[in-house]
Order: sequence, then structure tokens, then C-alpha cells
Amino acid sequence: MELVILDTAEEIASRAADVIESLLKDKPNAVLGTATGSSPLPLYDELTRRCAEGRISFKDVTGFMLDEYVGLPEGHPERYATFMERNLRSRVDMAPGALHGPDALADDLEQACADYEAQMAAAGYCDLQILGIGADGHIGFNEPGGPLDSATHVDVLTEQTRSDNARFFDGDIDAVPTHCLTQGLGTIMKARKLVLIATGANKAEAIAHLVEGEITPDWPATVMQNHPDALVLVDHAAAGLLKQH
Ligand SMILES: N[C@@H]1[C@@H](O)[C@H](O)[C@@H](COP(=O)(O)O)O[C@@H]1O
Repeated sequence: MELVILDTAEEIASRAADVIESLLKDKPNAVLGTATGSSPLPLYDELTRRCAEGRISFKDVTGFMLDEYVGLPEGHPERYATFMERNLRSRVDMAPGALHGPDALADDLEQACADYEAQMAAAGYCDLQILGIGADGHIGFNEPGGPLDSATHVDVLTEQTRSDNARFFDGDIDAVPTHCLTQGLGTIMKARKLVLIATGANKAEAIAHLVEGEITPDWPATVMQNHPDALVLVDHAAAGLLKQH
């Protein structure tokens, strides 16, 4: 795992965009895994800029979202499908319908998870997966305690995650869904490259575990230590609890 500590969110975005730009140069029809949350937003701005400048193109890219809330209707502004459409897909030249997510509106959620895993398998899984990290160490929505080799599944959000994400729901924790569908840790680990972005002091404990802790289901992101090509981009605040900082 490579750790890079940078000064600003913009520098992190630029470094992550460089990695994606070089992937798309080598493989214009790459499979890109996308993340939600606030951490990747500067990256999506940077990718949008580079696309407008003609430096990169998403014309032949297929995207797979990490996760989705259960219980939010189509078009809800905080539905992750809506988020990704608003913050990336509609701003670049990615084809409508080329960015996929697990179907959290399905009657049979277990089946929807199996279908999503099969769809990703058929696409050969991701060439590059963008990741954020929860304060409790989740990646995607893989909350602490689950198996480290899971496939796409239904998960239950922790109080910590629901309270962190309440800021997107007018501060109302009761409006935050209790369940989600998420790529499993095993699914995420099948991506050929992982790029995780974390900024701010509330990520410092999770980053300390990720980089220097033991691999444990209690801190799900630690499974990334087993990945042959994982890049972790953090600012000084998120690096604040690292011994080597
Ligand atoms: N499901 C998403 C995660 O994929 C994301 O990494 C996390 C961190 O969000 P933020 O970047 O806003 O701190 O938020 C949500 O829980």
C-alpha cells in the first residue's frame, strides 16, 4: 500500500486524477469504480475539467458504483445514483446508462445484490476503484464486523455512519436510511487498482488503522493491506494519528 500525504484536497484530487488519466490513456474502455460522499467531489471536479479540456474521455468507460441506500425513491437528491449522475456522469462524456449501481429499489434485494455482482464479474470487475472511508473504517458501505471476503450484499448502517451522513439530510438522522446495498470487501478487492481519498481529522483514527493497524473486520478498510496496488491519498489532518507522520 502506498501512502501519500498532501497539503490540500485539490492536490489530492489532482494526484488521483493523474492516476485515472493515465489509466484512460492506456485503456480508453476501462471499468471505473466510483464512490460517493464528499471526499471524491474535488476529484470529480478535476475529472470534469480535464474532460472539458479534451485531456481525458469517458466515452467508452463503464462505471460501477460502490453502494446505494435502501428506501430512497428514484430522483431523491441523496440517492447515490442521483449523486453520481449529478457530480460526474452528466458532467463528462460518459454515455447515459454506462454508470451502473446496485438496484436498491428491487423487491428482492438479495437477488439485486447477486445480479450486481454477476454484472461486475461479466465486465471483469474494476480496473480502478475510487474509495472514500467512513470514520468507522468502512469502505463502500461495508460496516465493521462483516467478513473480509464478502460479495455485494445488504448491510446495516451503524449509528456513527448515519449520524455522519445526517448532514446530507438536513441534519436529521431519522431521515438517513438504515440499510444499504454495497459491493462487498471481496468485490472491492477484485479491482486491479484502489485509490482511497481521505481528508479531515474525523478520518484520522480510520486512517491510522488502515495504514498501521492489524487487518481486522473491526476496521474493514484494513483489508486493503492485502491489495497489491492500493494508493492512499490523505491530507495532514487525516494523517494526524499516524506514528510515521
Ligand atoms: N457510502 C459512502 C462511502 O463510500 C464513503 O466513503 C463515506 C465517506 O463519506 P465522506 O467522504 O463524505 O466523508 O460515506 C458514505 O458512507
